[in-house]
Amino acid sequence: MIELQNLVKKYGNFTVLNGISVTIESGEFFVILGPSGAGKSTLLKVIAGIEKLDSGRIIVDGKDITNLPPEKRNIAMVFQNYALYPNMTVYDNIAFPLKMRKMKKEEIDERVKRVAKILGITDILNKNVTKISGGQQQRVALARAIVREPSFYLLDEPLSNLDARTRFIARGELKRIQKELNGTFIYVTHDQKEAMSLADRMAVLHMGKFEQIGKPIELYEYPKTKWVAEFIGDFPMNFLPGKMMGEEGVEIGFRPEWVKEGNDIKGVVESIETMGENIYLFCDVGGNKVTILWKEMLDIGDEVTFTITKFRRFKDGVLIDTQ
Ligand SMILES: Nc1ncnc2c1ncn2[C@@H]1O[C@H](COP(=O)(O)OP(=O)(O)OP(=O)(O)O)[C@@H](O)[C@H]1O
Repeated sequence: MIELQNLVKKYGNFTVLNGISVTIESGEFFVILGPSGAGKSTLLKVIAGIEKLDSGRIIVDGKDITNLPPEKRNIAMVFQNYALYPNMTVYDNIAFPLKMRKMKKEEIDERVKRVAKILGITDILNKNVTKISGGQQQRVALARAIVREPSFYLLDEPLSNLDARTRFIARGELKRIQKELNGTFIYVTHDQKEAMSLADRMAVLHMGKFEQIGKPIELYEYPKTKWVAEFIGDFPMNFLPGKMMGEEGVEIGFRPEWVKEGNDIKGVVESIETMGENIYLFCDVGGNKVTILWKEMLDIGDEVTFTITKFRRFKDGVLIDTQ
């Protein structure tokens, strides 16, 4: 269990982390999602001990590690730009951290082979790391982190160098590996899709704080703020003034798929996007822009009338409906 207690980190006058608190359970895949510059990497660095906190405490399994140097924290960190040792084989790259610890040769061999099997890289162990693909290199970097059997893992956008398709496969793999290791993963990304598909729970980092923490479905269905509602989802949540639906003083938020054919709301199609067999219409509704998932193809300029089947009410940018 990792407890982050009121973490504050400043660079000069600039407060990057402004009171971060959460308890992450052992074996949990915890994702931190936030836009570029939100402070995600900084948060991982203070957990790893590479950057010093201004205030707050980090407790791991009941032990205060706030002032421990990085090498005493037993944390594995996998960065976006992993650096493998270029003149070594895959095997030697993975074995390196164990050799540094003067571990016995047989034990090193046993561990390297076990980790290679989990990651599916057994057949490339004897290759030079410069002669393997980007995806394989990423796995070797992960293997090198895992082989030390740390108590938890910090991953900073480890899949960002992969192309979309490989990335999709790698996500599934990573989730499998995490379950197999029963590891505690703290994974950082700016990609909401990635967060939604990987996380057991996730936290949205905004303005130095966690704006919401919960299961992906909870954040999708009940975003605490308009900001979260717009950041999560393939399309931002739609908002219409409440008075359009007889609700004064609030805004009505709804997802593109929370609509059906009906006569309540009239829009004009301004553009269209298809994703697989899904058709999304971007409409103008009395000056408001909304996106709806529609069952048939229309033309730009067509009128569309629909009914909202599910909605959430927001006041001053904050959700007022409860689960
Ligand atoms: N060493 C530093 N000195 C001063 N400012 C810094 C330093 N490192 C980061 N920052 C600033 O702190 C903020 C957060 O940076 P950080 O790298 O943590 O963001 P991030 O959420 O990881 O972004 P990205 O997704 O783009 O990697 C940024 O505004 C950045 O410019």
